[in-house]
Amino acid sequence: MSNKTFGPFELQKAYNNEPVPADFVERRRISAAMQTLAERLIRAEGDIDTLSGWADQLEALVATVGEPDRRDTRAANRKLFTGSATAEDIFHMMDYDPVGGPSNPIAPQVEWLQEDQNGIEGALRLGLQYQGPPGRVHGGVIAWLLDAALSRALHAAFRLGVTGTLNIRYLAATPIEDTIHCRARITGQEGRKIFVEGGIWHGDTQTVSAEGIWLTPKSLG
Ligand SMILES: CCCCCCCC(=O)SCCNC(=O)CCNC(=O)[C@H](O)C(C)(C)COP(=O)(O)OP(=O)(O)OC[C@H]1O[C@@H](n2cnc3c(N)ncnc32)[C@H](O)[C@@H]1OP(=O)(O)O
Repeated sequence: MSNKTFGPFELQKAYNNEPVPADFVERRRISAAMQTLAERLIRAEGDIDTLSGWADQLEALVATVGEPDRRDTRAANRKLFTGSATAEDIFHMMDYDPVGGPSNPIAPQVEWLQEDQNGIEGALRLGLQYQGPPGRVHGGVIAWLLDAALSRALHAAFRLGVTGTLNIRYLAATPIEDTIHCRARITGQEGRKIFVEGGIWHGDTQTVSAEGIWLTPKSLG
């Protein structure tokens, strides 16, 4: 691990370019295994002995893990704003993102295809555990994804803000178990209010549109 330190505008660059710390290689393995399990076990057919055997094994692992200490990332966040965050701090902030974070077992995994001042684009595939109506992604999961995607457009353009308002229009079915794309871009700014729009596409069909207002906190605005 290098001794380099980073500030808020170097966060993405450090995250993309610094070597993945050894512990995060393992954290990502744990997360990937949990995600695969969630996807394979949901609605899995099995006789009572098979189901009971799986439950026993998983409960044994829960008991083995116990309640480990967990790092408080607020300190890392403060270091970032003084330019003294290490690469390890940045992995602790980024790798657990609830959308796309490779060390977060509930995070849908996203391949980010574009992340710059003009906007972001990500490709992903949501499994059966994210289903609402048969064959379709749950509407709340879509809101979750779009909140993250529109936020990412802010970060890619070096702005900071929290979601104030997010309006979503569901235009057509968004399929599970197929590749979909999310896109977002900043459309304007008035003082601390940043206007963002985006959506979800399946092939050439836009299935969801979203627009919202992000607020830069008073302390940063
Ligand atoms: C840092 C990286 C984090 C990653 C972010 C990921 C995205 C997220 O999930 S964020 C989590 C969800 N969002 C939240 O928790 C936000 C909760 N809400 C709040 O903290 C506050 O209500 C907050 C910050 C949005 C606004 O509070 P505050 O800064 O005091 O606003 P205030 O001074 O009253 O108003 C400023 C302007 O914004 C407008 N405004 C205030 N709240 C909202 C809102 N919710 N939506 C739209 N506009 C708003 C006001 O009308 C005012 O406009 P104008 O200047 O034209 O009169």
